[in-house]
Amino acid sequence: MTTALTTGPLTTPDHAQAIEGLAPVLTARNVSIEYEVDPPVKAVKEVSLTLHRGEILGLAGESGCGKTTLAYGINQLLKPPALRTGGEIVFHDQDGTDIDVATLEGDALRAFRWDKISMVFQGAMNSLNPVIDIKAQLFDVFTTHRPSMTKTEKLERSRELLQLVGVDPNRLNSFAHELSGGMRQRVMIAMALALNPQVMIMDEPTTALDVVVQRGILREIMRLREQFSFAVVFITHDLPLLLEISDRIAVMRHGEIVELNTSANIFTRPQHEYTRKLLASFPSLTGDRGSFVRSGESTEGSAL
Ligand SMILES: Nc1ncnc2c1ncn2[C@@H]1O[C@H](COP(=O)(O)OP(=O)(O)OP(=O)(O)O)[C@@H](O)[C@H]1O
Repeated sequence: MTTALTTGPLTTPDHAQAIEGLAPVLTARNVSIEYEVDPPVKAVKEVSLTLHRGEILGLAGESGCGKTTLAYGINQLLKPPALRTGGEIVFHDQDGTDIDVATLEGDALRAFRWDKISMVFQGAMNSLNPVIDIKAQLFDVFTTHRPSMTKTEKLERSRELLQLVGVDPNRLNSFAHELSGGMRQRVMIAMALALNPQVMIMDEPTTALDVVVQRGILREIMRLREQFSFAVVFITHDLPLLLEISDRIAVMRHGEIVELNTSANIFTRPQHEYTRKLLASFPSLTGDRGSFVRSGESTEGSAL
């Protein structure tokens, strides 16, 4: 479902250009990923991109172009038959250390995930454990990653996290089935935020939700990004939505990034024929919203 948001973008061209001057938090160079099936599928081909601190980078492209595979590769989440066949992914930690993501395994990899980079999937809300309450699931994250935290600290932080994502902290004692889809997805975002990651990868995080709930959650994500300055890789086939929320957009096709530019430039000056076709496939990109993006200024307060 395409969910064009009818109000202005939350990021302006100015903001997007300022992003270019920021330090990188993640660099992918010539990354290739194959599914070793018969015949093999080259899902990601020589992809290079830089994610800057605090930026929202949209990953656009039609189904099957390799967006999810690339995201898994970035977070070292690939499982056979998927195999990274080339390239490197470097995480530039805020303490100045460069981490070669491909070399991480075991405890080091577990520590890296959630702590440095966290991920929210489309179906994440269905991956909450049905037999323990929300509190126990948040506590699990802290017990694993912050063993020195006291029970009181865990409780305080859990309540704070729910508040941050717009869920009543009294819901800590609820089980997944007692929450709506939107609330469950918010809880998953709270979990992804739990350890203050520097990067969040969001793969169609709101696609399964209705438009009103989706808008509410997107608003929270944008606000949290402003507050905590994490960078976001936001994956969706929903180009109108990406134009609205992203600083820059990478357009993927058949495993390659065919164009990477600011949202405003992607919209007003698409360079690649495929980008033009993709834009044309969304009728909602004409009219009010379209002119909004073109001018880069808000005609009304964002309702997001
Ligand atoms: N387990 C697998 N085995 C073989 N091929 C796979 C596997 N998973 C994905 N692929 C193939 O890899 C390519 C990229 O898939 P991927 O899921 O990364 O695309 P996507 O852009 O995220 O699509 P969608 O928007 O539908 O999730 C596709 O051709 C897909 O068929």
